[in-house]
Amino acid sequence: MAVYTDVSESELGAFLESYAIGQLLSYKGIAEGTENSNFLLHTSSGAYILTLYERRVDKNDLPFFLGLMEHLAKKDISCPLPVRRNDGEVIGTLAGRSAAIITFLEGMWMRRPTAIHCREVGKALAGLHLAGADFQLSRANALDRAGWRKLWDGSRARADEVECGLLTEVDAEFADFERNWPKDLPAGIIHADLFPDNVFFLGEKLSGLIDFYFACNDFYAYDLATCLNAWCFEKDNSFNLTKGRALLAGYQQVRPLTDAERQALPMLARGSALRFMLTRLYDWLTIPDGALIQKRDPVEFIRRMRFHRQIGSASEYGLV
Ligand SMILES: Nc1ncnc2c1ncn2[C@@H]1O[C@H](COP(=O)(O)OP(=O)(O)O)[C@@H](O)[C@H]1O
Ligand SMILES: N[C@@H](CCOP(=O)(O)O)C(=O)O
Repeated sequence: MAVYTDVSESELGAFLESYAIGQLLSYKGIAEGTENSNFLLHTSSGAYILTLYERRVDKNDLPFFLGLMEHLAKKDISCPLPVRRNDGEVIGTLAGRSAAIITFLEGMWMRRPTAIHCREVGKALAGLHLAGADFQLSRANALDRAGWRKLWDGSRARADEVECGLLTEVDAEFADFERNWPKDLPAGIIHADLFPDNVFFLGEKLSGLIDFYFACNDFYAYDLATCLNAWCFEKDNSFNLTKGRALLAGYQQVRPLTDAERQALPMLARGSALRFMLTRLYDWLTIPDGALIQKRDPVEFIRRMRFHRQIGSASEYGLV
């Protein structure tokens, strides 16, 4: 469920007077999503998404997120285009929240992605990396190792409630990352959350990328490692080599990996698995049952961390 803030018809009508998108015909809250309140709007000029930014989005980051979407859309990356208000701004205020309107993308996300979808995602991710290279703004990754540490400090004492031995295991991961986390890999704008629910398809054709609210500057290969975690594991947490091979081949078709990136991939995949495990663990332990926020299972990402730890080289992911 992701409508944390209600919007009345009169408030919305007044808000829309600042835009040239025609008359409001209908609007409804969108149940999917985690972080923000989203509404589907139909106006006399078409369909749009209205987003009210909630708890985890820092208002100061909005020019980066919305500017990035605008930059990528202009470079033919299929992503939402923020709609400018009559005063030229893209960010307004509605129901006490920062709010923006973006264009609606056709398509649906794949509940059961195949290797064909994985290849398309690999290509799109590499395209995004190339297209973002000349974006003028930058944003540090708030969920870098220092950010992971803060989440861990908030969950560590209760970690063994979720999985016996997790406290010792994750402490050891942090110590290893302290010594061995890669330096100086090719870096730039990354999506940082390109999970299946953020990629739309029309059949087997990728129709759009959404949800740029974790985007930041970091290693490109870290973004690819996140896609391996998000797209190439099955429900039973086993790695699907065919999907891994397809994702990596799709990526390299557009942006070949350097030797250093290839070598770093298992470590980056472990780090990425830890990052998603930690946000999930934190929410699991701190959000009361029955709250509006959807809690996701941290155990899936404990399994991925363990899988990556026993990987000897990136060829085991299907990298050629
Ligand atoms: N531009 C868009 N076009 C079509 N649907 C969208 C668009 N943006 C968001 N949505 C819908 O809203 C849902 C939540 O959006 P998302 O950005 O993932 O929210 P959150 O940041 O809260 O997780 C998506 O799953 C999708 O159904
Ligand atoms: N992809 C993350 C959660 C973020 O959710 P989203 O709805 O903003 O994509 C996870 O799986 O933990």
